[in-house]
Amino acid sequence: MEATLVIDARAILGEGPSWDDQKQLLYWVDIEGKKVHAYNPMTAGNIEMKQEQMVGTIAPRESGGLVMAMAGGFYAMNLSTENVDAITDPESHLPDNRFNDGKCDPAGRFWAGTTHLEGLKGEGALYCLDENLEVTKKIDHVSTSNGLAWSPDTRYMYFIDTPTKKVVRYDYDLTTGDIRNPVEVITIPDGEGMPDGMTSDVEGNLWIAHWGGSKVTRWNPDTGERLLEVSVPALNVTSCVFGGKERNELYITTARTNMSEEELKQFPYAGGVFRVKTKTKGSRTYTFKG
Ligand SMILES: O=C(O)[C@H](O)[C@@H](O)[C@H](O)[C@H](O)CO
Ligand SMILES: [Zn+2]
Repeated sequence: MEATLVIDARAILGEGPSWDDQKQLLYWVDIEGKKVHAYNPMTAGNIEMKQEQMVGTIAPRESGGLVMAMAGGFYAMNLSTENVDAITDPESHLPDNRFNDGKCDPAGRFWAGTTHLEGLKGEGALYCLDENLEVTKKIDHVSTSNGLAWSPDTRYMYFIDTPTKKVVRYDYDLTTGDIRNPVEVITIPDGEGMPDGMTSDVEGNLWIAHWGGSKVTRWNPDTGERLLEVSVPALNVTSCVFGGKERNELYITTARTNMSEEELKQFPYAGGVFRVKTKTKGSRTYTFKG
């Protein structure tokens, strides 16, 4: 399978895609370009909303607008005015960290994790913002907090800390948001880049973006077996989400940062958003209840 270009955005660090089922819109961010994007596949129009700081990820909010994880903590955006209001910052004492990837869980909590700006290992953490706008630290000593997904039966949460090259499964409690019993279920082999963002499908399989690996791969987390590969014409593939009316279109974000002249020649559309039709339906993007 091969993904094709849908937005020639040349983002520095495209990331954090989510699908708004009601509006049939794709939201995504450019972390280093400090932008939130909204793409309408019906019109092929892509709107950019410039921010004052790096924005790691965003998610649609049930009450309207977006919840955001930026360099300086959690924020909310009103989409009609584009006003951004601070919610809280669990790492106000750690100025060398920024928020990276995140996502809402099936109960409508917003999970997002941090990474050190210079890449120091183990300096970040994974946090959860609940519907009362209270934050809990869920996993400590994280290096590059990245992909998150939940199994369709909500029994498990999956998490990627990129440098480990592993997907770790946690028993997940839908009612309380507690996670326990980490088990390593997937390892990305050497020479295929690093696991970055991920999403899940209705069969419970995981779709993982390969930073430095030019692809997205689909895995069965129960057996650790690889099922499929989607090649992407960009070196650094950062994340993916299912969208479209049937939710059988995988939208894939990529980055342009960290590439040589040679690599840019090979992948001229790096930093674009790509798409591929899939045989399986994807899980939906959960919205924030807070
Ligand atoms: O896309 C992201 O989530 C990060 O912000 C990136 O910087 C990469 O994941 C990281 O560099 C890979 O090693
Ligand atoms: Zn990422």
